[in-house]
Amino acid sequence: MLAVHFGAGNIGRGFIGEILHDAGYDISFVDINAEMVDLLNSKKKYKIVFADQGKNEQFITGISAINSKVEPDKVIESIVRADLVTTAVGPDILVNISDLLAKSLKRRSEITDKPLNIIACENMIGGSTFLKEKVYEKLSDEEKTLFNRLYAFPDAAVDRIVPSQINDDRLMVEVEPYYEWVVDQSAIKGELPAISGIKFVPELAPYIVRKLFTVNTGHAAIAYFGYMKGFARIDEAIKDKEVYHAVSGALKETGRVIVSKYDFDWDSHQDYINKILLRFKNPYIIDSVTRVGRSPLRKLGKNDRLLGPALSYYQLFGKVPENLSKIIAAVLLFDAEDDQEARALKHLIRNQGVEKALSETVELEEQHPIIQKSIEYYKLHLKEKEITIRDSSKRL
Ligand SMILES: NC(=O)C1=CN([C@@H]2O[C@H](COP(=O)(O)OP(=O)(O)OC[C@H]3O[C@@H](n4cnc5c(N)ncnc54)[C@H](O)[C@@H]3O)[C@@H](O)[C@H]2O)C=CC1
Ligand SMILES: O=P(O)(O)OC[C@H]1O[C@](O)(CO)[C@@H](O)[C@@H]1O
Repeated sequence: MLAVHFGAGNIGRGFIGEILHDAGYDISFVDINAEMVDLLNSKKKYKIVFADQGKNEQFITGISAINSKVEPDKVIESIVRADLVTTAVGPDILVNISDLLAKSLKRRSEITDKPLNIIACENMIGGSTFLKEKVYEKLSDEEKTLFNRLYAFPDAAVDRIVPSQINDDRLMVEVEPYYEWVVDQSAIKGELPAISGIKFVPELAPYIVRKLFTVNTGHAAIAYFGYMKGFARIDEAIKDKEVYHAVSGALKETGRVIVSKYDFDWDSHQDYINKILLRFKNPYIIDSVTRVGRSPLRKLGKNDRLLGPALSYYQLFGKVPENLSKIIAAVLLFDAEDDQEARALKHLIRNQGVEKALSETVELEEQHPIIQKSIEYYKLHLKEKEITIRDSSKRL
């Protein structure tokens, strides 16, 4: 069996690669990183190390890689033969792969009638559906009908923390042992893939919403609050009382939304939150606040991990969530130099003023109570930051 996987990065090698390998698939990675592609092709295997006391290792074999910039025809040829296509490239990159995917699927339909599932494994709600929309923009009506018969884009939720990798072995990936990969079974075409590491469910929404608004909200909260308070690493930031308080407060707010919308009870959801807080504290994972906070404009999206639950909270309970607003305010102070979106956000705030910048980014009017509350916290954060800087310069 062959799986074609777009994105040989942290999640691609450190999560999807492991699960597909264990299910007996050969994996053809597709990437634009020439160094990574060459290394995968020359070594033909890579190592996963599990970040816990045991530091167990596993080798992933049966792999090859294609540079889609250099050899797009090879990608097409692989997708023609594939039994499964997956992606872990990042939500903003899905659009970039849609053209080659559309060409590959068109070519495949000329050769075989075998159905194919394409699963986007990204931190977003409806990732595969979004990819399908981008692919379908390239099709005629006739091709759309054909694709509807042959291909499916089941949505998925993926959960495993794979931090920034600083290893001499460039292919090695250190990952947390925990994982959860949930796929919408109702959208699968053909036989259900025999992959024991995937949990197929009849309805994905509760899983992706619970995961995005707990794991990702919590992680983002530590990253932005931690960055604001001068921490470089997630494990250091979460030890700070104020950061922990804001994060656990935010997860109580998202928890109220999740429990009201879906069939989870409060106690079991609290257990889920506690397990996630323990995962964030894993001392064997060294992760930077800038990686977890990367792409702040995307993370301020209306359906994403901060505004998504904040808006639902406001709609459901008629109140502004204090902790989520504090975190949104902290995002506005995330000015990591290496992050293109952080630079764009800073530029926006400087040119338009913070209220307009936030309201335009999140597509809500400036008078919206969530905007007003977040700006209130932004001003408070700014004051506290000034005091910290003044105090630390006194110490120097
Ligand atoms: N790292 C983590 O802990 C988790 C990440 N995710 C999600 O997984 C996705 C990938 O994240 P990471 O693996 O951390 O990022 P990453 O940056 O390590 O990997 C992304 C890979 O995609 C490749 N890429 C970029 N453009 C491409 C293109 N046009 N065609 C093919 N490959 C291309 C990059 O070269 C890179 O190797 C994101 O959506 C992220 O939100 C989800 C859960 C956890
Ligand atoms: O990948 P994103 O959407 O930028 O989010 C950052 C991080 O969120 C997590 O999935 C979980 O909190 C990370 O490990 C991940 O890379």
